[in-house]
Amino acid sequence: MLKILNQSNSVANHFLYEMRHLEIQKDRAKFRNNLRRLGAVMAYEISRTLSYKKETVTTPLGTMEVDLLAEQPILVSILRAALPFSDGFLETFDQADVGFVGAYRKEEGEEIGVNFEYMATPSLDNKVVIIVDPMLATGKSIIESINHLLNNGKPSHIHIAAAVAAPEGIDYISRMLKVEHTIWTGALDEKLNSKSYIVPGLGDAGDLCFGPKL
Ligand SMILES: O=P(O)(O)OC[C@H]1O[C@H](OP(=O)(O)OP(=O)(O)O)[C@H](O)[C@@H]1O
Ligand SMILES: O=c1cc[nH]c(=O)[nH]1
Ligand SMILES: [Mg+2]
Repeated sequence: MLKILNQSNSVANHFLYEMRHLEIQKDRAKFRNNLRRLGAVMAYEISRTLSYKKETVTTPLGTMEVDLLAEQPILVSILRAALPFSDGFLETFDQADVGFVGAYRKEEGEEIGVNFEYMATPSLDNKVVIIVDPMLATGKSIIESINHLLNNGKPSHIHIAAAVAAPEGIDYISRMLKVEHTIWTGALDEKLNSKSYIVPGLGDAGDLCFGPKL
């Protein structure tokens, strides 16, 4: 299933506008903050699909039943660009366990490949897992990460959360990923360019958050 936030009116459009804007995006603090805010509202949207249980709360004036999350999801951040985005998710799911994956794209001739170097997560068995990565371009970073993550347990459901996605990446994930999943994205853009960057996209999210790397 694919859920696209900017298909309905929401303040998330403002965050994405500023993140895409050639001049505004140069303000690194603002870029990270918009990514964080987008993460918080996307997490809220995802929270509306989760399971809840009845709890009784006692106020100074009485008692009532409320619906609380049956279980916190597990967040998994793909370094680097996911760090501010997953901070936003943590604001919403503030008791969640967080796992980390180190994966980065590298050119392999004409193609893009992914270097996978690091993984630290709790058991994912029977858990709702939200994989947080702002850019879903070819989809290879997500698929490579999930292939490793499945060694740490089989989730009951995987949510993939992106700020901006390309149709090519969505197609790749639906062809390659056989476990139950939902893809959430702030926006579904037009295409990839010859370097596998999303067009119009926003550029390199990791560099915009933290500066260029060697
Ligand atoms: O869908 P894909 O084609 O795999 O591209 C998406 C990946 O590219 C970016 O990471 P990058 O490799 O630039 O690393 P960084 O976060 O360290 O900048 C982004 O954060 C995703 O992880
Ligand atoms: O457009 C893209 C594609 C991959 N990674 C990014 O940061 N941006
Ligand atoms: Mg990058």
